[in-house]
Amino acid sequence: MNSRPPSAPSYRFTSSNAREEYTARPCISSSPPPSADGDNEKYAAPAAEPLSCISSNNKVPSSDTSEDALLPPASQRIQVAVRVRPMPTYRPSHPSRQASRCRTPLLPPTPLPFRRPSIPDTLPRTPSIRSLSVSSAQTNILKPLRGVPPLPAGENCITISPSAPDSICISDPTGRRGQKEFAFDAVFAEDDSTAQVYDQMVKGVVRKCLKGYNGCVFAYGQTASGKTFTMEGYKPTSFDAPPTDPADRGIILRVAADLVDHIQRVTASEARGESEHVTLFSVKASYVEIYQETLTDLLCDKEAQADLRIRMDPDSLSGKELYIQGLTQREVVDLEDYVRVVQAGARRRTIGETNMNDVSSRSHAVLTFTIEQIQRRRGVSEADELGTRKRSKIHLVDLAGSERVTSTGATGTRLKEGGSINQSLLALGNVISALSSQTRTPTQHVSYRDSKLTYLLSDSLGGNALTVMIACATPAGSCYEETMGTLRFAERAKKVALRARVNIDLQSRRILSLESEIAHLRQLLASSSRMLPQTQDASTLTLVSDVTQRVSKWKAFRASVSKRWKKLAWRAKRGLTKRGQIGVEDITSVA
Ligand SMILES: Nc1ncnc2c1ncn2[C@@H]1O[C@H](COP(=O)(O)OP(=O)(O)OP(=O)(O)O)[C@@H](O)[C@H]1O
Repeated sequence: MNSRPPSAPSYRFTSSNAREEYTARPCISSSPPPSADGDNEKYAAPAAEPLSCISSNNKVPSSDTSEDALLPPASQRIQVAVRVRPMPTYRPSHPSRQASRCRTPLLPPTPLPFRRPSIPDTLPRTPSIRSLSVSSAQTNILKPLRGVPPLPAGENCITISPSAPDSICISDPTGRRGQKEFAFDAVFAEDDSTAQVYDQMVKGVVRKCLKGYNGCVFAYGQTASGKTFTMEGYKPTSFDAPPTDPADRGIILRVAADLVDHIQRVTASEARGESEHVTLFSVKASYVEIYQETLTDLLCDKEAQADLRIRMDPDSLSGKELYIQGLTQREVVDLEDYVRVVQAGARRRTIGETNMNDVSSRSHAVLTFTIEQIQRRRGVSEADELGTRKRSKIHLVDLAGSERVTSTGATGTRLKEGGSINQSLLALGNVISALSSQTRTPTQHVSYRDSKLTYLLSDSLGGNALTVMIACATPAGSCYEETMGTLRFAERAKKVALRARVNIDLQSRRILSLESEIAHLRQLLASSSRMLPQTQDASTLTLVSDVTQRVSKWKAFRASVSKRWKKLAWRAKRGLTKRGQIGVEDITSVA
C-alpha cells in the first residue's frame, strides 16, 4: 500500500521537483534547509493578546490569508524550555527485570500500581524559593517498588532561583566542577504543570500552524526524565490508556483539543455569516515509530505494515518536504478521534523495563497532524474560484531517552536498544551542533541522513518550521552527567535558526499577491479622490481672488474714466479747454 501524503482530491500543491527516495547513507546529503540568523521572536502571542484564539473568549480569528502568506520567511530560532521532574528513586538491577516486554502489539492494558502526585492543572509560579526537593512520600509514589528497596537518587543537583526563573543552575555533587548556570526561553520546575508548559511554549505554535506554518515540538532528555509524561500526559490506569482527567493531558492531547476547538469555532462563525469567507478544514494524523533505525506504522497492525520509506514530496511548497510513503493517514475530527490515535500509538509503541523506568520508551515516536485548509469567498463555487489552499504540519515527537548502561542495568535486547537510541541521539546532537555553529555558512553540509530521525525531522531542525524543544531533566545528583549533557544540548539547540513560512500553494500565493496589489491601488485611488475637492477649492480660490482683483482694478479704471468723461463733458458744455478752450484731443483720448 503506497499512500500519498494527504491532499484534498480537488487540488494539488504545485512543484516541479522530482521525488527522491531515502536511503540511510552517512554524510551524503548536501541539501540543508535554508537558514538565517534568528531573532528572538517567540511564537507565542504577545502578553497583551489572549494566548490563543481558541481560548475562552468567543472571538474567531479573522481571515489571515493575505498578510501572513505573502510575508517572507520569518527568521526565528528553536525555542527551548527545560522541564525538571520531581526527584525520583531508582531500583537496583535485578535479573528478572530484563525480561523482554517490547514489541508486543495490542498489549492488554496493564494497570500500574502508582498514584498520581497531586499536581493542579494550573499552578502559580512560586514567588519564593523553588527548590526541587520532594518528600519521600511523593518520591515513592513515582516508581512502583514491587518489594525492591529503592536506591537513593543522591543530592539534588539543580536549583532555580526565583530571581531568574528562566535560568537553571546545576552543581556537581562531587564538587569537582562547581556550578554552571544556563538560561533558556523558559524553565519549569517540579511543581509546574503540563498546562503551564503548553500555554507558554506550544500554544503559540499551534496558532501559527493554523495559519499555515509548520510546527514541531519535541521532548528530549535522559531516560525517565519525563518526556512521555510531558508529551502524552499522566496515565493513572495503564501506559496505553489516555489520561482520563483533562488536567493530566500531555501536550499531544492539548494540541488536539486546540485544533478541534479552533476548527469548530471558525466553522460555526462562518455558518452564522460572520465572515466573508468559507473554510474547509481537514486534519489527518499519522504516527510512526523509529525503533533501531526501522520505521513502524503505529496506526496499523503488524500484519498490515507497509514498507515505509521516507521520500520527498514534489507537491509541497519547497518541493523537498519529506513524507513517509505507505504510512497510514487517519482523518481526525473530534477529540475522541485524536484520543483513539494516541491510544493506538501507545499500544503499539515499543516499551521496555529498565532500572530507571518501568515503562521506558525504546523508540522515537513522531505523531504528525497535517492540517489542510481551503478558503473561498462566500457564495463562490469551486468551479469559479479555487480558493486559497494551505497545508501545514505539526510534528509531536517523543524521543527515546539517552541512557548509560551502568544506570539502566541494560543487557541483551535492552542493551542493543540503548546503543541504537544513543546512536540516533548522537546524530541529532551532531545536526544541532552543525546548525548552531557560529562559523556555519548557508551552503555548508549538515549530515541529516546519518539517522532516520534527523532525516525525517530535517525541516523542523533549522528549516521551514517553528520548533520547540522541551528538554526534560532529572534533578538527582546521581544523574548529574546526563542532566549536564541535556542542558548543553539544549543550549546549542537554542542557537539554531529557522525560516518558517506559510505553506500556501503557489497559485494561491499569486492570486493573493494580485489581490493585495488591487487593494493597494484601490486605496490610493480612494485617497487621491478624497484629495480632489480640496485641490479644486484651492485652485478656485486662487482663480476667484485673481478674478476679483482684476474686476476691482477694472472697476477702479472705469470709475476714473467715468470721472474724467464727466469732467470733459462739463467743460465741453461750457466750451472750455484746460487752457480755457475746448480741445478735440482731450475727448478722443478718453474714448
Ligand atoms: N513532571 C513530573 N511530575 C510527576 N511525575 C513525573 C514527571 N515527570 C515524569 N514523571 C514520572 O516519572 C516516570 C518516568 O517518566 P517518563 O516515562 O515520562 O520518562 P521518559 O523520559 O519518557 O523515559 P524514557 O526515555 O525511558 O521513555 C513516570 O512514572 C512519570 O509519571
